[in-house]
Amino acid sequence: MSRIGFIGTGHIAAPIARFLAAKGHEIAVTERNASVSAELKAELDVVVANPQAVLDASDIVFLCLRPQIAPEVLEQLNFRSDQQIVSVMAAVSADQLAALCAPASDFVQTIPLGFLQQGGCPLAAFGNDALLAELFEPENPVVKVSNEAALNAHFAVCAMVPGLLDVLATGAEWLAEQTGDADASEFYTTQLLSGFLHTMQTGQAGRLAEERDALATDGTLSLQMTQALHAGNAHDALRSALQAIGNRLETD
Ligand SMILES: NC(=O)C1=CN([C@@H]2O[C@H](COP(=O)(O)OP(=O)(O)OC[C@H]3O[C@@H](n4cnc5c(N)ncnc54)[C@H](OP(=O)(O)O)[C@@H]3O)[C@@H](O)[C@H]2O)C=CC1
Ligand SMILES: O=C(O)[C@@H]1CCC=N1
Repeated sequence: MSRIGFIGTGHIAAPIARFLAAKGHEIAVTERNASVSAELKAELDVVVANPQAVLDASDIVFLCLRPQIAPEVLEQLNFRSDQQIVSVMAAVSADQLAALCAPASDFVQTIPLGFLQQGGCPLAAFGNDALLAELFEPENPVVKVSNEAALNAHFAVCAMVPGLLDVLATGAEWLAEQTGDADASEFYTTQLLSGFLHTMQTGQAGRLAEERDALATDGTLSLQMTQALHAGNAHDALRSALQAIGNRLETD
């Protein structure tokens, strides 16, 4: 059991706190966002306190602030050299973290999504990946990355999730226009993709292309779809978006 604190108690901190509380860790969170911290207190009996008090009560500290306010909040706090720091913040570099959290020197940067609470979320990890594995495995597999550029590239791919949800929403809307049943259309579209991905083997290069090729054979509707998306430059748009996000993280 560890004493774990959260600086910034918003959208992503809440499911992480729930997961870790269920594992028996002692959790302290900062008050803002007041409604989220009050919910966590009512539900999990976490300690709610000001940022320095949370820090003082914690051995492991999750930094869950928006990147633009992180410097002004963190530079006012006194970290300890024995604290382990987990940052989930996009666009706050390892060098910035080291300067803002000194004398703490044990860091890991990662990219959770809220469904980690239920398990199955891969956690890209730059830094102390063993700490993340201790906290989140076996439910959530830790994917070690060896440098910050690689971590930033994982951030870009993580942003594909809302990008692809948007594409699926367009497909579901189109289906509803044909059928007149928006709920059934959304159910069909979502279940089709989630069911397919859920049963697909993961972890082997080329597997996605193999699954595509098994469906998109000569004369099929599937091949018509994959070719049309290439012809419409959908893949170029995706690559440009990934590159632009990567560039933004490099220069922020
Ligand atoms: N959302 C997601 O799915 C993911 C987010 N991230 C990263 O997590 C970080 C947080 O994102 P997210 O949770 O979505 O953002 P939120 O805005 O939901 O959370 C940020 C939290 O910080 C609080 N805060 C603001 N100012 C202070 C302060 N001075 N002292 C203490 N707390 C303060 C906010 O409170 P208030 O609302 O009162 O301002 C809020 O609770 C970002 O850096 C993002 O890159 C990473 C992976 C996924
Ligand atoms: O979109 C964002 O900025 C954050 C980082 C990864 C997921 N959400």
